[in-house]
Amino acid sequence: MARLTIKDISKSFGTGFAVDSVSLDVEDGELVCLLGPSGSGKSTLLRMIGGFETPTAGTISIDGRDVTRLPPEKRPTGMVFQSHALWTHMNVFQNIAFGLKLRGLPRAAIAEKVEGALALVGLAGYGGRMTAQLSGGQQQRVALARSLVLEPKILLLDEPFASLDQHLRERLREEVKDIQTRLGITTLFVTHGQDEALALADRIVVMRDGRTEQIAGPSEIYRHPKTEFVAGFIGSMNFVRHEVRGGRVQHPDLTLALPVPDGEVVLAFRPEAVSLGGAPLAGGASVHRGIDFGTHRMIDIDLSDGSRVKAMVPPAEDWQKDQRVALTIGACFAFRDNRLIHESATAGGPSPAIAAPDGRDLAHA
Ligand SMILES: Nc1ncnc2c1ncn2[C@@H]1O[C@H](COP(=O)(O)OP(=O)(O)OP(=O)(O)O)[C@@H](O)[C@H]1O
Repeated sequence: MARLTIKDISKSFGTGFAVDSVSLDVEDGELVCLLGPSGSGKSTLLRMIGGFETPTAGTISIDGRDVTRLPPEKRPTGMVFQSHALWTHMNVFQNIAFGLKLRGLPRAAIAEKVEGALALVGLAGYGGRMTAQLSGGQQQRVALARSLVLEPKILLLDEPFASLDQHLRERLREEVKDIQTRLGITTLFVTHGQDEALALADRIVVMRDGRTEQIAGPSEIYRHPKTEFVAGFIGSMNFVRHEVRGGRVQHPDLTLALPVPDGEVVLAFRPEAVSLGGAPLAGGASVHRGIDFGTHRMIDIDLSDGSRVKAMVPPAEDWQKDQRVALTIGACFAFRDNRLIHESATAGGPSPAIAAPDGRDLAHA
């Protein structure tokens, strides 16, 4: 059992907070991804959990035991860094065995555990190789084995595959997920790749400027973003900024009932929430271009206010450049000052927004 509890943790390097009052509970066996842009505080948070940074405030507990002030070697955590930092003068076996030797394990037990760890990461038989003879992906596997062999309660991975090419990265993250599930090890994984987070995580912590924007499962984050930032950071999203008056958005191409106080809102809707219909009338929205992705087409549409939105349509729908279109929007979100103030029916529900190029509200016509 390994439960991680982080309470109001902060870290200042003197010039402002790298991590600002973050609280997080990670359940036993859970894989949590810390996701956010560069400089949002992901690595600093992970390093504080591993004991490589001292928090300015707050506490970190593992299974109820306060570890906030313990050095890394006294914590039940194992960390894998972006640069794997293997020892080049040692072979693979020696790299993985190093920590076990420090713990004073007998030779036979060390050999057994190292072989087990190598098999776990798919490198059985590689013990005698020097690390320089390995590919980048193999070196990261050795780094992972070196952490796992110490049987940490919590595995901390700081962008471990960032330096690898896309194909290898995808393969390794699947392997990590398999190993993590098999061992049932509580894991925190830092990434700035949304695909990586969506593919791996039981829950995602979206970070921005040292704070958490939203903590939720991948589909919840995708389907119900709580802030404009999260909406824009995960997946593809259209944003249209416009005034609301008397409970309606008075956009020339998007007429939409929106029961919120008057003022400017940011409307957000995903390309897959847009469907297109023909519009014989002049003016309004028109097709800029379409790209065929085989499984679907992505159509760029110019709205009459100069903004551009994307619609994902079936491959059979072939819209021509400059063709006039009417947009029907399914699930959509309204944000004000980054906060969600209204969420429409989800996909499959009634369409809240139906627009015609002349501004007629087809939903209420
Ligand atoms: N040792 C340090 N001294 C001073 N400032 C630091 C130090 N480490 C991190 N910072 C600052 O803290 C903030 C958060 O950095 P951190 O590395 O945690 O972000 P990150 O989200 O992991 O970014 P990246 O994805 O680029 O690794 C940044 O503004 C960074 O410049």
